[in-house]
Amino acid sequence: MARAAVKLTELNLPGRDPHLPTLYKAQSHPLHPLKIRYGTAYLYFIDASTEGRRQAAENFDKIIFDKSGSNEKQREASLLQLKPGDMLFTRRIGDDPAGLQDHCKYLFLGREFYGEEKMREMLALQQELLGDPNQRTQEKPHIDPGSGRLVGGTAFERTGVQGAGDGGRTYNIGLTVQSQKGLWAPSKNVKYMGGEPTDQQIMQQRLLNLATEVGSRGLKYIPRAEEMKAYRTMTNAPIIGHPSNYMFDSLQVNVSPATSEAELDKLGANNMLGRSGATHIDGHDDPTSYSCMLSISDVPEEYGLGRLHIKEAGVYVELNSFVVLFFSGLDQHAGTSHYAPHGVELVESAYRLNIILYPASMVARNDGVAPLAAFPLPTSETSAARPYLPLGREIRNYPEDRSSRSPPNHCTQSNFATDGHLLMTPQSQLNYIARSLLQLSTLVTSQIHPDRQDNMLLPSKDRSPIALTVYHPAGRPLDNQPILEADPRDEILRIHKRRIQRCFDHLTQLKEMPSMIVDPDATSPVQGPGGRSAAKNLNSYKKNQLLAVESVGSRSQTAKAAQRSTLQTIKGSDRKGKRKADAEVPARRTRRRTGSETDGNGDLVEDEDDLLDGTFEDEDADLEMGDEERQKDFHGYDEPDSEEDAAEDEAEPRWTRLYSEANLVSEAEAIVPSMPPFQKWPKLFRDASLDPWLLFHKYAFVLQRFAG
Ligand SMILES: O=C(O)CCC(=O)C(=O)O
Ligand SMILES: [Fe+2]
Repeated sequence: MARAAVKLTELNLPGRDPHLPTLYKAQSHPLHPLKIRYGTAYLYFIDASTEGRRQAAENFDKIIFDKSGSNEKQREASLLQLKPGDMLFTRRIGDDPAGLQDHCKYLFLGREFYGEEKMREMLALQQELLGDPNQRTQEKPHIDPGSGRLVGGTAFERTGVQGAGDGGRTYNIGLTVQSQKGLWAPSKNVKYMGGEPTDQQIMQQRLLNLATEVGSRGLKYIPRAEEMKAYRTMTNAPIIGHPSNYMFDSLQVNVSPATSEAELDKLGANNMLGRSGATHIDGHDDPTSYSCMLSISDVPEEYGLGRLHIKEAGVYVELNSFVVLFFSGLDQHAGTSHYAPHGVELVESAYRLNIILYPASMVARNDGVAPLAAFPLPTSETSAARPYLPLGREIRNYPEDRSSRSPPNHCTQSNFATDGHLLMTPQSQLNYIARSLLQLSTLVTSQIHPDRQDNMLLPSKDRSPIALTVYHPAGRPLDNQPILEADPRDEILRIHKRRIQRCFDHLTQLKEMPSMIVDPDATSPVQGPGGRSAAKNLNSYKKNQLLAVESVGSRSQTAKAAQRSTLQTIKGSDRKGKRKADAEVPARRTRRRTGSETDGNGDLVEDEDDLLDGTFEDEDADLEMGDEERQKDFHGYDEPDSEEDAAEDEAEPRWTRLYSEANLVSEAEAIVPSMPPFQKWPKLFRDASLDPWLLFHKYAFVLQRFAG
């Protein structure tokens, strides 16, 4: 029997901006879990057609987004206040009226959902981070000239934790994205310097563990959230914090003092939350996941509560302690400060404390570059752009050579091997590193001549080894593994493809459909190591694939000159020749950052057409000395030399065959013709002990058995 339609009653919201969607109350919505039935389910309709999206974008721009003023004022404007237990759904026009296809946009869980014990832990954490009320001041900590120690601000800030580059009081202690390098890595606050854990590290670890546990627990109320588990296992996305976490990669602590009602809200100011306090989207967020905001402020009861507003739906939440809100950072949102109402004293100890857990798209997809471990430095300038895996004596571990040449001694970049223990459980760190080593081994062995690989029965004949990690049941003997007929990743990719489509439909302000890491339905899915290359792109290269490897060293003048000269050797040595060479490769260049834009509301900082430059802390700005110089070089290298060149850059990228294959390491060579995938693997691991060639695989596989 077909399910009955969910009964919808239009909300009476007089004076509400007509460009906001009409909201309905949904009675007994099937996706609003029983446990939180005392909250309310709300719903609005979206039109997911192309014309509908266009219309939604037009409407969106007309919404007057005024988050200023008291909570009373928000109610007068008929914005909807979400309360604990509330869930807001969107429904595509034409979807099943029984509600099973509805999409959860927001979920607000209050203290009721976490029980006394978790509440106590959260409040203890709040006190630990904010510290003794008598030592708090409204300003950031400063160095006391007498003692030379940090005083004021909050306890967490006094540990010396480093803030975002914009001067605001936001602190990232998870993974961060460095977009110019296409790199994601443990944040600069996650750096092991040897010795005993510091106060900062102890506090961070506790915070990370508890916040990701609380956030992950809430996800079970969100329909289909669990799809991300299998997907992220398949992509080998690392897990930070609590072992139950399968969505959150980055954790930001937002610290801001209360203001007085007489003052305009200052949350977006540089000494407050900077970018995070202004109207924004979090452009690095994964569109198929949720952000989670945990609010654990400490302000006197008579204060007005700060809020988080979400523009598109015309909703907000008041940030009493304790708030757990799930939403997408790709919907425009903005916070406001707690405030002392007229006639109430503003005390220095009154603080807003928000912890935001973000799902990073690059991490969920395991895309871009992750620093796995410290590695040997190039020995000369000219080797800076080396397109190979350098095995110097540093990695051979000669007994006499465990000295300052050791890679960890010179690597300032936080990475998973050296610093991962500050972020991950032993199990998560082992999982991530063991699987990444398997992938690395696949990359190396897949470059061996295909005929020879046949003799060697290498698993690199197939795609990435991640399937093993998905499929291999823990504790089962290696020689008793199931023979797989199909690549188990295909099904996971198909589910994810549907998920992307659905999430895109419900994120009406997203400009482009998010892409897949690999399309499971693409014809002839020939794949290279890591499973990235589609057959159609064989032998064709984007120009930027020819450019320097994005390492610090590769941005030196020497590397630049070396690469220019290579290009010129290939295509003749004059300028014309160079331009001709350029014309035969796609000429898309890195778009320059446009910086913040301001709209009529005064504080809009939008980044939505530049998804790589969103709110995740961008660490490039404060890398070690000298990097800025190199950075300039790097950009200079890829910048137009003349107006003529600039005009070329506007053109659509063209895919073309590049030079002769002999000039380049052809991607085709790295791609092994497909063969029936998994049949030989169990035998392979049985044989491994007999064959020194396969020793590494065996070793890595044994690591796998300990991994989950
Ligand atoms: O603290 C807040 O008001 C929310 C901040 C936010 O959205 C962010 O940090 O990305
Ligand atoms: Fe945000």
